[in-house]
Amino acid sequence: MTSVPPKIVLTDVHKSFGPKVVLDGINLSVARGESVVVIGGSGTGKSVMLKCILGLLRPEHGSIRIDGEEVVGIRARERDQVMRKFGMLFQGGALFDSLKVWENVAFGLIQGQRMARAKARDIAFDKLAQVGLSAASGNLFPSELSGGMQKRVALARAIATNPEIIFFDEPTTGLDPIMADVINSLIVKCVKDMGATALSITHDMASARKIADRIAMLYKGQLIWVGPAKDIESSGNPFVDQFIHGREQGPIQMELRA
Ligand SMILES: Nc1ncnc2c1ncn2[C@@H]1O[C@H](COP(=O)(O)OP(=O)(O)OP(=O)(O)O)[C@@H](O)[C@H]1O
Repeated sequence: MTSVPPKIVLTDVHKSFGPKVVLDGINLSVARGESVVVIGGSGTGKSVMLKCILGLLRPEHGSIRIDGEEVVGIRARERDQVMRKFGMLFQGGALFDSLKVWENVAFGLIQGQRMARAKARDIAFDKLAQVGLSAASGNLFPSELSGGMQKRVALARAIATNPEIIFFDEPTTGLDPIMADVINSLIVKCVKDMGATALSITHDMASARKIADRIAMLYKGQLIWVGPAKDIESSGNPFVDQFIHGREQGPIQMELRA
């Protein structure tokens, strides 16, 4: 019997910029259908980790496997195939101002998959409905929507191609706590409905608790704690404790002042 490999596996991933070591031996395995959230302070390397998985940065050392397939150093054409499995919700939404809302959602279908415009438009309106946006808002431009509605559009775009893996980069940044909770609930619903695997990065602990099956904390280039989201309050790790309670005092203090 052949066992199914985890969806994403990082093994001993190292990434530096000149003398600055950002990732110093990252090990993480994300199972199919699992939602893992990486937390950590500003500048700890969360985005660098995500960019390594997306192939936007190349680690100097280590392995990244998607569905058991090594992706570090693969050729552009193979990388394109892997990228088809991914959906991405960027920090700040990153919508195209010059395109209508539905065109933003359909972008990956039309440009990436060469789907006929009419078919892509139907899918875009379906996805907008899934995230609670009316057909009327599909015909507006992003600048005509509130921040919360723009996040919904970004979520609709991230799920438009029914990706197997979705990356969420600070999905609740800039939202009030209630709208953030609405977006978190939508993320959980969309990910579970699609059976997708999710990997998110955030500083927002309310978001992490809500969307994560497991949480991993990045500190000084390493994942210093990985465990079920429900266990984070009792991690017994003083770094984790300080971070999740937002305390000024604690072992991370020296780093903040460095
Ligand atoms: N292309 C690059 N060249 C040089 N240094 C970089 C590059 N990208 C990131 N860094 C450095 O790597 C470190 C980690 O950055 P990263 O953006 O991953 O942090 P982060 O944890 O995502 O922070 P935040 O939560 O503030 O977004 C920072 O010190 C940053 O300056």
